[in-house]
Amino acid sequence: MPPSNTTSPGAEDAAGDTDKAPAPVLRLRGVGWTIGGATIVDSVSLDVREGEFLAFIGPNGAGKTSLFNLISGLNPVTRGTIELDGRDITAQAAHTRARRGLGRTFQTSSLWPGMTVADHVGLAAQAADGGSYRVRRRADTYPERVERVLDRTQLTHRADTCADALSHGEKRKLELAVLLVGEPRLMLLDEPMAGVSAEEVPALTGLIRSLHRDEGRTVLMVEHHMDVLLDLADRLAVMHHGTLLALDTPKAVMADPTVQQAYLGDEL
Ligand SMILES: Nc1ncnc2c1ncn2[C@@H]1O[C@H](COP(=O)(O)OP(=O)(O)OP(=O)(O)O)[C@@H](O)[C@H]1O
Repeated sequence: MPPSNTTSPGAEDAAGDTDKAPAPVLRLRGVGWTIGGATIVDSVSLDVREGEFLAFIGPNGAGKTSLFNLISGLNPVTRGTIELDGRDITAQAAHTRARRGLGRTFQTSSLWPGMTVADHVGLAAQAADGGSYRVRRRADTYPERVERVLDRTQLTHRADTCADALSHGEKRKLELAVLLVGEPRLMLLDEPMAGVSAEEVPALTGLIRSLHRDEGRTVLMVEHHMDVLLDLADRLAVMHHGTLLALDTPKAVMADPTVQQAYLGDEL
């Protein structure tokens, strides 16, 4: 089923109605992923504007993370095309997409338990510069960048703490810090609030809001916390059985009878 919204700027542009509209930062056309005979992502088309905050919702198994894997290049699409800044990146490797400004975090923690906060950021800086993740060069190689990113993510006081001693909220901040070192313009955040205590959610939400609104970064975010999404998102994309069921403002999506019907008995 196609998305219920056909009036977004992206849709107009795709239809050729707005010649003067700037190219979307990200454009998906008929993107699909089939594995082992199962279609996990089915013909997803959408445009994301520069500076937009687009949130993905849908029940467990709807295909949200799988779509992020296709956009970031972790898995190759089996159908369709992906454009970044008007350039076809469908066949590009994940690290090439990252160099072009597309960065992501993962649903499950990707930290090294025995490594300090500062060393995580230092190694990420090294990797972002095209180096490898060689552990012998650490935070002291990039002191200013490490300091700046730790300050930005409110982790300065935890610089010498190992990742396994951090709270869940601090771990999520560190994952954002690792991402920010590469200065991504388009950030894909996969459930950044997962496992975070209720007390830590506001600070993390504030940080993500600031990265978007104050620094103008484009954000795509999968999240189950609806109150967080209603606060942050410009538009909501609803995934259902691998398809894009709806794409519109949060208010319109929540009032959409198609969405309500699809989710009768399901948690959004
Ligand atoms: N490599 C794979 N091989 C086979 N099936 C897969 C693979 N990866 C994901 N799937 C299946 O694809 C479906 C969609 O999974 P996905 O993780 O994308 O959903 P999701 O919407 O992100 O769910 P959640 O909200 O629980 O994270 C699930 O049924 C999952 O089991």
